[in-house]
Amino acid sequence: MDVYYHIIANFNAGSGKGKRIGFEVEKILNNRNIPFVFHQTKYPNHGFEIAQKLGQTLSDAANRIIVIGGDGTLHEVVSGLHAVESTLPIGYLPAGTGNDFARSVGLTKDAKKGLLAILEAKTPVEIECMKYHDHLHNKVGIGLNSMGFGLDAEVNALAGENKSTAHVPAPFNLESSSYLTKIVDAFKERTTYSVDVTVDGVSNTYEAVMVTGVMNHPYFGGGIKIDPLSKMNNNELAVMIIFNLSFLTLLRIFPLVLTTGGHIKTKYFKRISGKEISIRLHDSALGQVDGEVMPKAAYQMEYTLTSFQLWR
Ligand SMILES: Nc1ncnc2c1ncn2[C@@H]1O[C@H](COP(=O)(O)OP(=O)(O)OP(=O)(O)O)[C@@H](O)[C@H]1O
Repeated sequence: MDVYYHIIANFNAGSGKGKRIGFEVEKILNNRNIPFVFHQTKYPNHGFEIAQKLGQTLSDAANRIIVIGGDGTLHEVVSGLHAVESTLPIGYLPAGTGNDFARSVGLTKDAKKGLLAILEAKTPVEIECMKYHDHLHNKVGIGLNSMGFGLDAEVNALAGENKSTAHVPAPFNLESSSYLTKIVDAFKERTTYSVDVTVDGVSNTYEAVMVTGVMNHPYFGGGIKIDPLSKMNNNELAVMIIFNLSFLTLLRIFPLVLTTGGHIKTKYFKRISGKEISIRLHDSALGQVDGEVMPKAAYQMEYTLTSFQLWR
């Protein structure tokens, strides 16, 4: 059976990495006489719209979608397919700045190897992710990496303002150290809030909270292992609460985040894992889902597990 490939590509991803990988893919497919069409994303959320259309028109294994881009583009494509209830599997070639999804699943950074694996894959692999219901905005959606409220979203907002200069040589083996400086900048302006959290029926209220994050795997911001106990495909999600701390404490704890993961044993972190999560913020905070910023609001959210199919 001849397979037709639909490539959804963000050429801007990873400061031009998307374009380089796009050209490499085009060359390999042409050399092998494999039929394909490129759908280049032109603006934010275009990946969602393209995926919705493809999800409505393509239905069988004779068509394969391949995404080229960062976590944001992958998030848009999986969300677009989910919005039209399409279960079409996708292949993914990471081309972003952070690539936290690819890191959590262990996808190769080598685009050629990744493409050949997708071309040869016989059966897609099931990948867990979160389904959220935003009661305030009456919206349902998908999160692949994490959703968070507070400082993490402020960091994403600062990083997004400055994408072209975001990539600088990385200490501690992080793919992007831009987040380290953005964390300090956002930290200086931090605000705190109270939040009700319910996990598998057990409720608690937490005060003086800087971050409430729902995690599907350990990583945030390009390899920062904020939740070392989370794993992809472990049949649960985790809530990570980070309480307000001083700058000196941040300096003391941050090395633990980058090394042993011992930060989660300190009194500034609270981790609760489970399958059904709800969160109610008492005050407004900025949000982020897979690194994309959500407007400031007093969110009321519910999360459950769902999944999508990945060619790899
Ligand atoms: N042509 C475009 N112009 C402007 N924005 C775009 C375009 N195509 C996609 N986008 C937006 O850019 C956002 C970020 O892109 P993407 O995630 O692919 O790359 P990245 O930010 O470099 O990587 P990462 O998210 O891994 O840090 C996407 O969520 C999408 O909304």
